[in-house]
Amino acid sequence: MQTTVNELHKQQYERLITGLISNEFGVCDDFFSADLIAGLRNNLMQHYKEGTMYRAGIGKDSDYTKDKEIRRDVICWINEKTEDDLEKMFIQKMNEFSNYLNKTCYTSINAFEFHYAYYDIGSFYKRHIDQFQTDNGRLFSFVLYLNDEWNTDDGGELVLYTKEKTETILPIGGRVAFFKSDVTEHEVKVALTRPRLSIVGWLKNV
Ligand SMILES: O=C(O)CCC(=O)C(=O)O
Ligand SMILES: [Fe+2]
Repeated sequence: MQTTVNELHKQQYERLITGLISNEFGVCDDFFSADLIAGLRNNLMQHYKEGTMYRAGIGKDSDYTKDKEIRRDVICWINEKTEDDLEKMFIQKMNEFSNYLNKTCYTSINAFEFHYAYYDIGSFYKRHIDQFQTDNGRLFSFVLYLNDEWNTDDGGELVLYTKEKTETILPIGGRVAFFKSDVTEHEVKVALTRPRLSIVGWLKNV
């Protein structure tokens, strides 16, 4: 059932969509309340401390040694049917945003996947696109930053290489970056002073 979208959410979705259409990427600050961001950050740190985060590969049949030169983050997938109240709120809004996109932009999103990502000091993700060569299911990339008071000295910028320009985005807590998974090349610069925390995911057609 499609319920009505509240005005603030609508403005946030429109900001992301307008950015994507005019600049190849959208950015929206304060996408979630500071409390929810702090709670999700806490969840991520809990996973990290419990040792449930692991190194992700870069393709379907990945080579660990090679991958380490390309990305150094560790991840933990979020279960779509999570019992965690904070993750439920996150998933609910992602559902709403996906429906909004399908309705207003005639996209064909019918699935999504999200993981927590922890970039320790010295970690990075070299320039890449998110869609796999063998699987074109990933339509849109969505990154939500969970960092507390991040600034330029901390490094860890997301760099987007669009056709027009190179754009640098600081991973400030509550900020969302949104772009197409099949075309927009991007990279994560080295986290310099402290771990860089986020939720990364893809809106998909499967
Ligand atoms: O964390 C970011 O800013 C981007 C992460 C990314 O590019 C990825 O996980 O594919
Ligand atoms: Fe990426």
